[in-house]
Amino acid sequence: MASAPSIPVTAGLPAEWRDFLALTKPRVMTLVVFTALCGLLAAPGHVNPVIGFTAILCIALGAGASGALNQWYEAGIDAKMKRTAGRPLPAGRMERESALHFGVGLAAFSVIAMGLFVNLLSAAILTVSILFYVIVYTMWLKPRTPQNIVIGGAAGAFPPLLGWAAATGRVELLPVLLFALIFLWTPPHFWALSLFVRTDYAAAGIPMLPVVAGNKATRTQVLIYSVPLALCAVAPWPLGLTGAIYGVTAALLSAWFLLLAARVATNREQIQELMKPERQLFRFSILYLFVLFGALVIDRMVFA
Ligand code: HEM
Ligand SMILES: CC(C)=CCC/C(C)=C/CC/C(C)=C/COP(=O)(O)OP(=O)(O)O
Repeated sequence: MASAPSIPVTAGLPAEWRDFLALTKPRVMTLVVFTALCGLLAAPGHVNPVIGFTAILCIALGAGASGALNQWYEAGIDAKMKRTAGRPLPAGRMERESALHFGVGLAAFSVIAMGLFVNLLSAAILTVSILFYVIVYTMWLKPRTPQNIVIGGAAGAFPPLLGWAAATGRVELLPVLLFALIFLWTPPHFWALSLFVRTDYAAAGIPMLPVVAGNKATRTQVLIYSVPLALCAVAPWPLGLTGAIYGVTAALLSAWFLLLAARVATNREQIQELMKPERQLFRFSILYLFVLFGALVIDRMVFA
């Protein structure tokens, strides 16, 4: 395993609560929490609202903890990228030790609370998600291979499985398909972004696909992953796991996703500022998951 990158000099100022909040990557967390909540609400049976709330809180805290540990480890890399240089550690607003203690404390608290107040299965899955993001993705794969997000991205696919396991104590076919869906969604989501922020990753020495394989190969990969993504998104409908509300929404959204991915694949623009299809696909990828998971919950409530 690689040693932690060099530590930026801190100004020694006391960190504010806002800096601790920034460590948790709150904007990314909104979609993590939403997909977890949808997994919980789509599960069969009735969930005690107090247990449901505790489960979602633990997932949010666990995801926040892994974001903090990611930033603790990557302080040196974040300092080299425009997009991340303003984060609390590279900007010198927080000591690295504080981020480590905050991340470890929050991770332990979230897993223990999940085990005590929800169930052991969801506590085990939460532990795997945190370790996957921090150790497998951040420490192991990200600095080594351009396939980092394909395997490492599985960390972000656990939330619906977590929500379902919290509600039922079981893992079944539908949440496994939802896991696969986010797993296949992550490469187009991230590679679209990495195309228009490529110089940042090159500067930080991270082997992201556009840096290693070039724009053309990355654009092709975006389209390649979008095809099984679309199939996986629609699959719950013909399998009889959802009704037409979800099925038709998934088909329409996925068709639009494929169209945007095809525009990315055929784009020849090399200037990052002018990469419109890539920006469109990245923005749409986020809307796609929000609407798809929203439709799933409505569908399961209507057809329950
Ligand atoms: C390894 C997998 C992933 C990578 C490498 C990745 C990377 C990124 C990056 C670099 C950004 C740019 C914004 C920022 O600096 O925070 C971003 C934005 C975002 N990501 Fe991902 N992402 C991944 C997986 C996910 C997953 C699984 C989710 C949720 C289910 C997600 C949700 C979001 C959201 C909501 C934003 C927009 C945040 C904003 O408004 O700035 N991402 N992602
Ligand atoms: C416990 C649990 C449910 C965990 C979920 C983990 C999670 C939030 C996964 C999403 C993956 C993510 C934000 C990657 C960011 O990539 P990066 O870290 O390479 O981005 P950066 O360059 O912005 O640091």
